[in-house]
Amino acid sequence: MRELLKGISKSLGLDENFIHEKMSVESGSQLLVINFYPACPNPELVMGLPAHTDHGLLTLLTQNEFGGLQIQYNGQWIPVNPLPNSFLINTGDHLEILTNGKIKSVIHRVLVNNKGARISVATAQGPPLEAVVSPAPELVGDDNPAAYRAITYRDYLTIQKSNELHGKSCLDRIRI
Ligand SMILES: O=C(O)CCC(=O)C(=O)O
Ligand SMILES: [Fe+2]
Repeated sequence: MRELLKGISKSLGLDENFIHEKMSVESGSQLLVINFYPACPNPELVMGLPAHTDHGLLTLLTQNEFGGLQIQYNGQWIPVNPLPNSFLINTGDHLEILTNGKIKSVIHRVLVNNKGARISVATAQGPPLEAVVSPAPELVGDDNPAAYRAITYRDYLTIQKSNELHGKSCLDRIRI
């Protein structure tokens, strides 16, 4: 995780420890989610998991062989085919907030299939619950004003839990 955040920090022209330190990742929170999607005789009638973005900085996801995960790119749904023994890394809402939209939180959804049960295991890595996340001053300027309100990670999770997913991101609730 630290190495990934180092690479992302450097790609933004910042010190390699920038995100790790700013977000106190060392004492941050980690959420483990196990998803089980039974095989479905009529997959075209059912959505396994509706379109959403993940909270937090990065999500590490591993999946079995049945596929179904799709990522939205330029308005199109792109299938993410499972690679054995690999992790997929998704960017999350708090990376978008911190980078003032330079790195977007990826919109994704999951389709079901009629061949077998899909299982995925995801860990969302975020800052401590009491951390106030706002666009980093280093990434805000006159031509790029802050695009999100400051909010604690805990309050963001509360809003997200109270929100129906339906393709809308919780990010829309704090956009300026
Ligand atoms: O099952 C998947 O591949 C995705 C799960 C997911 O998006 C999530 O748990 O947030
Ligand atoms: Fe997700």
